Amino acid sequence: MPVFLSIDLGAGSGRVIAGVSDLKTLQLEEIHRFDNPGTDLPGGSYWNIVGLFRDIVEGLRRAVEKYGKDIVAIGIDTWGCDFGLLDGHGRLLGMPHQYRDARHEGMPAVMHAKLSEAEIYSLTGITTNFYNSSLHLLAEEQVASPALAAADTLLFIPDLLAFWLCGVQAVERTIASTSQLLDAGTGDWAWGVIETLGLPRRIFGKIVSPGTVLGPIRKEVARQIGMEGIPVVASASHDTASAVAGIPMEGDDALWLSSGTWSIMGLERKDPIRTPQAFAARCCNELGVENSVRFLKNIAGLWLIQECKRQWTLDGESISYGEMAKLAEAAPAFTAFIDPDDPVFAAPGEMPTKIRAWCERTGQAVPKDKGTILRVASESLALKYRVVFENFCALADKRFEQLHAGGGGIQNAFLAQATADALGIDVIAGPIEATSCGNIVVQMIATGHLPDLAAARHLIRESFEFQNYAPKNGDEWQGAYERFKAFIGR
Ligand SMILES: C[C@H](O)[C@H](O)[C@@H](O)C(=O)CO
Repeated sequence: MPVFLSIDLGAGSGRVIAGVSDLKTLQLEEIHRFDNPGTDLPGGSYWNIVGLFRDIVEGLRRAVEKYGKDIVAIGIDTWGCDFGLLDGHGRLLGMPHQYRDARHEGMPAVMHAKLSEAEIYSLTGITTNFYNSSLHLLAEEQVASPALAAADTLLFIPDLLAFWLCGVQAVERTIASTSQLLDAGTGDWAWGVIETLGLPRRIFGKIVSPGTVLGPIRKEVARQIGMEGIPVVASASHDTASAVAGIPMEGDDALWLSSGTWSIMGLERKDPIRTPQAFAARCCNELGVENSVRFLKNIAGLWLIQECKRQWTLDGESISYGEMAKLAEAAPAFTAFIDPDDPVFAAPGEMPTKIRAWCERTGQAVPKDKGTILRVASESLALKYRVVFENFCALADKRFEQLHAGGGGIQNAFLAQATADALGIDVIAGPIEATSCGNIVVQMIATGHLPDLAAARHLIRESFEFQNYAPKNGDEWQGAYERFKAFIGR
């Protein structure tokens, strides 16, 4: 049976997953899982990009060992925004920084002195966020970075890894759309923005659509994995674009949630929305498969919970996600609220202390034990989803009746139920591996195994389990929502 290899990298861990399909159903098998720890060094926070590449090659080697000639193609997706700079010989000019690197600090003011945020939004469809590539490139420009001065080409992380696999340099559109330097209407670079910010025009290369076959793996890679000629496809290279492709929703303007380190809620649309109302709601227009627009809002997501776990582990009190969910469920409801998107929570470290301090500063009951901290974080996340949901209803001028949620975060049943309760609508959860599903079906379309995304979503619907969460305790959640709104932005 045909096998498609999905390389799915998150800002924490990565996997090589095999998708085996008889074209009626799709089965996934995890071939290799590895850590992707960022490292703080003097001068910045970096990704170990060479280590990641070695793990990818190891995953491909294992896949070849198991599936050999059945392997049809390889596709890569990663988190958004981060990039490498290359010289004219294709040599990487320094390790890629992490988007949480502090170099973005102070850059919004520098950027908006050249071009207001509203103008940038009208051109790109993206609000200014600490993680956008625009701010990180501007930071390099401000310090006259030798790497930027010497750079011939910018490649986003999945583009760079694909280049190392197959030797072809190309910038895939969905990942480029996270930069705040792409025009969400044309799908090409927003040249006016690039020039006004003083970024070097030459580094912004050819953009290709998701599903472009780049070329076969390099001979050197073929030698290491034991098979030659496997084509590398520029899949939906941004993990959120892959996740959205892999959530089998139906109809125009369907409401989706990609639940992982980030919780990203959005609508799948034909056109961008760049109105003052959309800007005021801080919604972004990223690009998706089949020329779709992902009209979305990033919400802090499971990052809060992951960081609590990391901190407790560092403190010698390690705890599993299952235990954390049980503690949250057993803790008292609605004792306090936080704004999950307060910038104080974006930087790594000391998350439980930061949550307690936030509650104290805003005059609320300070959560003392792990369960209450987790309950405050989870309920606040669900209530923040409600705020975003209300904005989407107003912008789309309709009441959505269900939310399609996919991604690893849906395994947190407590949060999934809280989401249904807070929004007052059904949550249809699945698949957990939405991102790899999306990555794989884009490869299947690119190689002629599926006709289009509608057929791909049908295949996904037939292949995976879906869990329905119906809303409960409406009055309690409505009261909590009213109180929560009073704390947002404090
Ligand atoms: C900054 C984040 O990486 C990005 O906006 C988000 O979409 C993502 O990639 C989640 O993995």
